[in-house]
Amino acid sequence: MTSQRGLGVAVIGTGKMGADHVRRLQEVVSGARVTAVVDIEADRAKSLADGIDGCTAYTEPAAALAAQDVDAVLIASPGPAHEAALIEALGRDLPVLCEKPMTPDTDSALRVLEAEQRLGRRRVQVGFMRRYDTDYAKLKRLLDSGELGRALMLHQRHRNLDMPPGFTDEMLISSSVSHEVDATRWLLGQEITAVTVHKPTPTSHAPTGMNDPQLILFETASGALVDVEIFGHCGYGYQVQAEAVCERGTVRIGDEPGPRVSAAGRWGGHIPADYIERFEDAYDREVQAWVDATRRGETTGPSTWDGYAASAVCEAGVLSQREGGRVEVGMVERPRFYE
Ligand SMILES: NC(=O)c1ccc[n+]([C@@H]2O[C@H](COP(=O)([O-])OP(=O)(O)OC[C@H]3O[C@@H](n4cnc5c(N)ncnc54)[C@H](O)[C@@H]3O)[C@@H](O)[C@H]2O)c1
Ligand SMILES: O[C@H]1[C@H](O)[C@@H](O)[C@H](O)[C@@H](O)[C@H]1O
Repeated sequence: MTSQRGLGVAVIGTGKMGADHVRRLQEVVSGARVTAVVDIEADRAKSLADGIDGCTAYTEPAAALAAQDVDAVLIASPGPAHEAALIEALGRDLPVLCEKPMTPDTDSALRVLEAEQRLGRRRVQVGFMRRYDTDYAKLKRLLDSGELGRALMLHQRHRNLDMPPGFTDEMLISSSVSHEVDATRWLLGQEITAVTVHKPTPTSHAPTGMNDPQLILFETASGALVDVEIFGHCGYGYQVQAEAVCERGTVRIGDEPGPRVSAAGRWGGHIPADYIERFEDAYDREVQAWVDATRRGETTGPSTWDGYAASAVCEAGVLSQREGGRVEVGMVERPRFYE
């Protein structure tokens, strides 16, 4: 039961994203407070909990979710740890905001879909935060308005300054391009049916053996074509851009995230360093929307079906990446529960 002090949230995983969400829940979002933090690195969780009144540190997600003061769960551990935390939360009928990817493969995603359907109500929002970004929301509204006609193509660019140690070719798709998969499905309102991955000669700035950048082509159910440039080590900042080419016009977002400054014979803008900076407002709106919906007893936003669909497309992408050629996306029929 939510107390008068707001929704008591357990944050699982207190690394880069988890710590940022803890700050957001404590300082930005209204109607919630962090009552538990969980990390297998005990010191990391403890040092966060020590700075928050009424917050307990745990090393086991199950122990935190059993606590009396936990009403909801935000999962920000690495993707492979999500399934266990999701199943535990669903078993306790707790609302969840789960960072992307919901789970790293379709088998585990299907187990989560089944657990939620067994519970009989939607309880999980998946952290595809671009849906809460102002530019993306404007693009979506414009496409939905019909003013520009049908979308024929979508060009997307996703550039990171660099990637953390251990980041693999596969993760360029399953972790990074999963955002473009969700953005494509959401913006165009249809499924992605096939994926083809191309690999140019890699940049010398990527770790040896890594194929970076890559160019990925999605085909959609209505015959639209979508290209995604994923570049993990572009070396100059964080850039996410999209352009929809429609029958009666084109629309482009992400070119100027900051103000354009003119001074002493030059003009230019600012390129964010990373996603924390570029998508700060989107994360704020995403988490606020989750807290508000949860307090109303509802679950909104990207669903476990969207999480499963993203895994299915990424799985096809990883296969194309490994073996070359075009790979069709295999998906189970959408359960009526998610219509
Ligand atoms: N939406 C976005 O734009 C965005 C951005 C970055 C990361 N993410 C996602 O957020 C999640 C975390 O990413 P990150 O960059 O913060 O990673 P990170 O490595 O910085 O942090 C992960 C933390 O989880 C802890 N951990 C590992 N296994 C655990 C377990 N079983 N239970 C509890 N804690 C565990 C680790 O000790 C670490 O502190 C990933 O799913 C990632 O894909 C999303
Ligand atoms: O986990 C991160 C995160 O999802 C970012 O939003 C994305 O830009 C990165 O490429 C990815 O590695």
